[in-house]
Amino acid sequence: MERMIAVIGGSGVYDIDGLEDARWQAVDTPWGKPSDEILTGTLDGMKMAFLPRHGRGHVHSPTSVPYRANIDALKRIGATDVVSVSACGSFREDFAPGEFVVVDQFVDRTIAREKSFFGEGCVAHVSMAHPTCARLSAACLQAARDEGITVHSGGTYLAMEGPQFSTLAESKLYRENWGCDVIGMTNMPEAKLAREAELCYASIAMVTDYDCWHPDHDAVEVADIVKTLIGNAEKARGMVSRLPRLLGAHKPCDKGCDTALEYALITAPEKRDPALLARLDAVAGRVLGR
Ligand SMILES: CSC[C@H]1O[C@H](OP(=O)(O)O)[C@H](O)[C@@H]1O
Ligand SMILES: Nc1ncnc2[nH]cnc12
Repeated sequence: MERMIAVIGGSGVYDIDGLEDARWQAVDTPWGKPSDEILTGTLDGMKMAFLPRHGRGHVHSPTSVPYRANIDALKRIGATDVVSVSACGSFREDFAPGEFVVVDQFVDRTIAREKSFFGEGCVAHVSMAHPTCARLSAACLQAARDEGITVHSGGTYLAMEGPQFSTLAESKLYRENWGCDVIGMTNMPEAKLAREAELCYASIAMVTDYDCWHPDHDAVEVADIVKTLIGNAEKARGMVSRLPRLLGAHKPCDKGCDTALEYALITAPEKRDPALLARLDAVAGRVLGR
């Protein structure tokens, strides 16, 4: 099966460069419109796609990002590997602004988002024990290192609802009591939906600030974040450009991401809602025989 890397660009990352035959294309989904058109093309012989999470011009808030439409649209156009690049705050002195973290765990504190493609009429339970793809994450780590970026292997990302930044009490709780490493507002439910859609998912968190727990940085300011974001975005583009050669266009995933739904559907076939099944054509077509 030919693979396609899809990059979801977070705050400050609204395009990627170097694609051959690049074009922005509109993709409609049963879950509504994605955040923006999707940029497609090829890089070093590998199919690539890029979707700006907040839309070009940053129009969607973390709560209003159409997460289901984004993941469905990427699956629909043939993506197999989703690389999320996101801005984040750091809970660790040794994860400094300008550095990257290849996230491998999440704590989901979001409360106002649609978190599943499934529900009444077709219930499914996928495993989120290991929410990222170890193969794709390893390639991202290597790509970042090759690019000369200071990058940390592994970390727990606290996904908060936002859009306001944390209170000091929250920041200390997540850091001191829950052992989280970074904080952002968007990787959940994105990672859950990617798993339901049987896509490999890796998350690169680009540190922009120390949140508010740090004695020398007592409040998060967007103006400071934006300064760091510009440098981070350039580094992220360099990292992404190395991925096709590291991953290969035809090497399958050996971590089971592409069979996540194999034993997940629990609703009896005769009780399934045909309208929901129709909406699941791209996401769960493999197991629903569509
Ligand atoms: C601009 S600071 C807050 C904003 O940035 C992050 O977005 P993304 O994860 O898409 O890079 C964070 O989650 C907030 O949405
Ligand atoms: N401190 C922070 N909290 C939540 N999201 C962020 N994105 C960038 N910095 C952040």
